[in-house]
Amino acid sequence: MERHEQRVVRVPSLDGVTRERFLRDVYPRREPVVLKGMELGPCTTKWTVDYLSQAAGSKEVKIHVSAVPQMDFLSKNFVYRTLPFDVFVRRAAEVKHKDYFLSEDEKYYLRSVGEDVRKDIADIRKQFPVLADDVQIPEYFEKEQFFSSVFRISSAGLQLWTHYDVMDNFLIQVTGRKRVVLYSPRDVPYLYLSGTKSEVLDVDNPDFEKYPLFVNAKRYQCYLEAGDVLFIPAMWFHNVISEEFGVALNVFWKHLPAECYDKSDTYGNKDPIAASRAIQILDRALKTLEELPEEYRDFYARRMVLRIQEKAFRNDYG
Ligand SMILES: O=C(O)CCC(=O)C(=O)O
Ligand SMILES: [Fe+2]
Repeated sequence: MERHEQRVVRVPSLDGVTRERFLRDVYPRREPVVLKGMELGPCTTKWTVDYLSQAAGSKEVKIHVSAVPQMDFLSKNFVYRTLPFDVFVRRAAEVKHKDYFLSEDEKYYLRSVGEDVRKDIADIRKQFPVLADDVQIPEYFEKEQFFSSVFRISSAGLQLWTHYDVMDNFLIQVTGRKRVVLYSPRDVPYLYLSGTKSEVLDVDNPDFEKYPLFVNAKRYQCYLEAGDVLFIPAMWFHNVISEEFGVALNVFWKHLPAECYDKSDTYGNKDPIAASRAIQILDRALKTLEELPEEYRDFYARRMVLRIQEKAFRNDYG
């Protein structure tokens, strides 16, 4: 079925957007936008495989290794391995490997983390200071809003599952081409979430038997070329295929006041404190409903849904 073709929305591109224009015309709309022609510093020309390997050296990095292009968090068809950074970059850039973990055409993905994954936040200035000097991060937010800067390096063909993050995000594509498919937070009922990830792994050829409501999800899409920056607002779902070997850096920043976020979150994907508390309370309410026989439970559950819709849904979403 080609049901998706009718519902693809191209993410708009804007060229040479200044900080002032971004904050006035783009940011308040809370929709993804591709920013072209941004001043990113020498990284866009300097970051070859040779240069990266030599500049970052043999610092150990933990990577995802997958025998197939589409990583599956449900069946866990990938493994975590550790490699020296320079070895990893060379492997990620090649298609067939002489040395490998799973298969000669395995794919690699790095999502950089802090020194202590549980306590420290990824910050390229701390983990890769030499490379950080090559990048000029567009500072379209206040310094205090900064949360993390995450290095993302991917083999050609690798696909990262659809997920949301809770911070606002600039995905800076330094080298290599990527396809990004996005879904609005309002389409969450159609995405079959497991935590922050969608169980619909194959967004191009979804299993409609298993995921019938997915047909309603409006697909936004863009291609990122080297030098493009994608603004991904908090809670917007994104699915990324690296069409070529590529190096990206993404910057997460806080949209809400700092105290709204979970202090133990090092990845930028734990729900805001009030949201997780509300979900906990809902779980307690559901437990309480179990005290009733089905006929009554169903009736009161429907009333609760109506109340949530009336009281908490925004009315400009349609
Ligand atoms: O480009 C990628 O590899 C994934 C990007 C992503 O998930 C993010 O920036 O939050
Ligand atoms: Fe993400």
